[in-house]
Amino acid sequence: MSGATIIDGKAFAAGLRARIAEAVPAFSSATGRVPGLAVVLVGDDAASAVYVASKGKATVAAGMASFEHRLPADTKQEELIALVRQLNADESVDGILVQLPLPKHLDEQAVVDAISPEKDVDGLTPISTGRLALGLPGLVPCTPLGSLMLLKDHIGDLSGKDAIVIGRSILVGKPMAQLLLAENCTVTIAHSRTRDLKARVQQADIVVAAVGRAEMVKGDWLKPGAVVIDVGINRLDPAEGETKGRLVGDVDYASALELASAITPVPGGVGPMTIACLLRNTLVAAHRRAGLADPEGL
Ligand SMILES: Nc1nc(=O)c2c([nH]1)NC[C@@H]1CN(c3ccc(C(=O)N[C@@H](CCC(=O)O)C(=O)O)cc3)C=[N+]21
Repeated sequence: MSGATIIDGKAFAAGLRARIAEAVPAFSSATGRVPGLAVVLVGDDAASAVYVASKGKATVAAGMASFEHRLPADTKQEELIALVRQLNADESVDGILVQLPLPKHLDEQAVVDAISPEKDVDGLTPISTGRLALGLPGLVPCTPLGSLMLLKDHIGDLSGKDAIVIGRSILVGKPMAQLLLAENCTVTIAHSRTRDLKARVQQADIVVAAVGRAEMVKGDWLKPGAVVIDVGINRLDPAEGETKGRLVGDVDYASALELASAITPVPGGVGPMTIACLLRNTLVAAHRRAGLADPEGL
């Protein structure tokens, strides 16, 4: 018997996107233009192309301008940085996202560092990561921001909760830990060298799994009543008769339902929140660049 609540990220994200769309007209009447998001995709990875297309669709649906730049896989570092600089200088662009990972011959950090911090809607530049660590206002990476929104919506005050973040990536694990710390959680950051992960997960009221390994976190590791945020999006090898493999998270969902009090599903959990938060960050960046107060309630 499982009484776990399924946290509906898809529905929450739809609501957030509707609130963003409602806030766009006020920005437009104040500035005479719409917020703009530029997405840069290098190479022809099929999954990346799908994400970029859905980001573009969501951007336009929210009443914003979407600028897509697709570059060939053999694009040179200087060419990519030149494009980023051009987007930095473009007044109609408020947010710049360079889809990661980049092809191996490109220096990801150097490319990200070229993004103007005021347009850094992915929250990856040293200025953004530094401001988050310092507790100063800035732009926060979309996946952790969306995960935190779901946690606060479900739990309310997070103060004093024991949280474990499994994974220490720049895009998810580290900023997630910072956000939880800022909410007064006691935060453990676990990673591939962590000893006895199960015992540490068993202590946690909040578990954020962001390791990128299919169904790695088992349900019987959980403390009864734990709230689980599953950031993983792993496509299993296609089974007999299927063209696409099944999408699963980093948590063994079926067994987690037994002990968790709430859990985000994959798909339909954190993924849709990432895209909604990208629009949120673009709208916020647009307001700040225009010298306007941050939009309320986002
Ligand atoms: N600079 C950068 N920033 C990113 O934020 C970034 C990136 N690079 N590279 C790739 C990953 C991946 N990513 C996803 C966003 C939404 C879904 C999403 O909406 N997923 C749906 C289902 C997707 C499906 O069915 O394939 C869901 O979970 O319900 C997934 C993945 C953002 N990423």
